[in-house]
Amino acid sequence: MKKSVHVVGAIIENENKEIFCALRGPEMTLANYWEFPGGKIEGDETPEQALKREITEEFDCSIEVGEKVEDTTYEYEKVIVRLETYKAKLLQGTPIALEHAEMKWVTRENLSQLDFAPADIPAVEKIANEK
Ligand SMILES: Nc1nc2c([nH]c(=O)n2[C@H]2C[C@H](O)[C@@H](COP(=O)(O)OP(=O)(O)OP(=O)(O)O)O2)c(=O)[nH]1
Repeated sequence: MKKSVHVVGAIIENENKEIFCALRGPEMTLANYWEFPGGKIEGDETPEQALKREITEEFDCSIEVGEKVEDTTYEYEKVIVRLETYKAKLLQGTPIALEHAEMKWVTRENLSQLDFAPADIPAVEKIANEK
């Protein structure tokens, strides 16, 4: 049976209404895909707790978590990923990519030009069409 993972991703927006996007490195699974930063929920964490922990670990900054955007399950070749995405805002610090190959702030209209992980596509479309 395929492994199932429950993952949370942060759709962080800045004051210019740009969205924070992160590029997975060549050594990571789903290499070279763009994603909303986050990761797996551990133990009895809430999605919000997991998101805050992951963003601190991966980008050395803190966020506040807002409304849920999407809840999508995508079956990859080796794993089934349930991805919940939440809106977020930076609280403290400037993101530094400690684990990712690249990061950037992207306008809504340019979001769909990035090669996002397949599980992210419904959230990307929703956000791109928002305003
Ligand atoms: N963080 C994040 N992960 C995503 C997104 N879309 C998507 O399919 N994923 C997948 C990639 C990974 O298989 C899993 C997230 O795990 P993780 O961020 O803890 O990554 P990891 O590299 O430590 O995990 P892994 O090597 O064990 O797969 O979900 C997304 O937007 N954000």
